[in-house]
Amino acid sequence: MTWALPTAVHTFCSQLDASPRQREVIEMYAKAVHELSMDLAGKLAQSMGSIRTDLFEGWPCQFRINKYNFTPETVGSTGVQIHTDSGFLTILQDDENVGGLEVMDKSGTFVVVDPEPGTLLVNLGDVATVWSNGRLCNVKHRVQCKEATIRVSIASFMLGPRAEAAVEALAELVDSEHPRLYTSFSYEYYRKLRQSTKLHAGEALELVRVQPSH
Ligand SMILES: O=C(O)CCC(=O)C(=O)O
Ligand SMILES: [Fe+2]
Repeated sequence: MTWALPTAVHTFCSQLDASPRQREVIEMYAKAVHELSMDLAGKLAQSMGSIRTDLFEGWPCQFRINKYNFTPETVGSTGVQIHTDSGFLTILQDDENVGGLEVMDKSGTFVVVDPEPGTLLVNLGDVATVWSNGRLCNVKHRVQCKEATIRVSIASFMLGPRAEAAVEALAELVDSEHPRLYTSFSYEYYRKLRQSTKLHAGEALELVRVQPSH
């Protein structure tokens, strides 16, 4: 589940039974997207006042192709239930022809994300909310079935710190006016917490919130 990039791609290709050429293309794609997510994460950290360059070193990633076999019977239903991504940052390459992705805005309204050929969509997950001490929003989203066809998306997830390392707020973002909002925990702990509680839309963050002292 939480692999370093080469292992992630290797496992993925084995599951796909990819040819050597397909493997090569997937490896190149995954590497480029992984570099992009590292670059974006670094810029986010910089914008939050951190000067450290090693913050995201070795963070595991996950690579997934989602294939939806939409049929006349599934039109109007939900392809992927409302959720937030559990990790830090996701780069999504959506189907260029088939829509369906919807993201929730601050008022709780779903906003349709139309396919936009040649673009990538970046969203932030629960780890980003903890890491930024509540400043960055873990966006809720879902996929609706709009037409009876195959829909494909490629998601590259930058998850969180490896193994037992702590998911916790960036030191620069914690002070007396901005007390730490969440306890520190490992990404694996949080992933299992989401799974066992079936809280997939960011609600599990409430379970790791620092309790106010009375
Ligand atoms: O297929 C999509 O457009 C979104 C998929 C997604 O949200 C996910 O894989 O986490
Ligand atoms: Fe997602």
